[in-house]
Amino acid sequence: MSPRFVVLGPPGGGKTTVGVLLAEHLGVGFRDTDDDIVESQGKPISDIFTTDGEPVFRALEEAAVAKALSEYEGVLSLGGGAILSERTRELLADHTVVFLNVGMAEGVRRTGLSSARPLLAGVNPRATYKALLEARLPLYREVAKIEVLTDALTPEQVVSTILTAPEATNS
Ligand SMILES: Nc1ncnc2c1ncn2[C@@H]1O[C@H](COP(=O)(O)OP(=O)(O)OP(=O)(O)O)[C@@H](O)[C@H]1O
Ligand SMILES: O=C(O)C1=C[C@@H](O)[C@@H](O)[C@H](O)C1
Ligand SMILES: [Mg+2]
Repeated sequence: MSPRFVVLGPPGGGKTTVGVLLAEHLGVGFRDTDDDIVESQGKPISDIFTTDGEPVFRALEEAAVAKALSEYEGVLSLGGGAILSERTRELLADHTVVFLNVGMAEGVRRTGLSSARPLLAGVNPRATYKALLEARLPLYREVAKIEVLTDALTPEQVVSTILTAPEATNS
């Protein structure tokens, strides 16, 4: 039992938008490990960051990802920073992982300055976003079977790019 696709990438890559659309195309469900954490903790992720701290959030995230990977059969989206966990990267080796990439300018435009994204709520969200992309790019690429640069594509075009990728044939 395995998710059909595991979708990951930076904030604004389109994990939710494309993930939901991809699931609709396949006639399966969509699940997001961020939502699993919010549900199990009974508070928003921004509250977990401010009250408990990022390390607590990352531990909750690692457990939520392992659980979802072991039991879910639809399209699964991970939080943007889930890839920072070595254990998660090891688990992802066995899955059809789609990396939704986005350049800095478009990523910043898509995420805006929303305080719902605690890591981007600081004084210089642009610089934070750039640093985050640079640090995570090799980690996303380490696990991805399919990479789509989404900047100039509509969500529908991203979905058809995924579904026509040779790596998607057994998914
Ligand atoms: N390919 C695309 N073209 C244009 N706009 C897009 C595309 N993908 C996503 N968007 C828009 O960008 C915004 C962020 O997308 P979305 O919430 O799906 O990203 P995400 O990767 O799930 O982000 P987060 O990590 O914060 O959950 C939304 O307003 C969405 O409509
Ligand atoms: O990029 C990140 O590190 C994060 C992305 C979101 O999906 C959430 O998991 C949380 O806000 C942290
Ligand atoms: Mg999302």
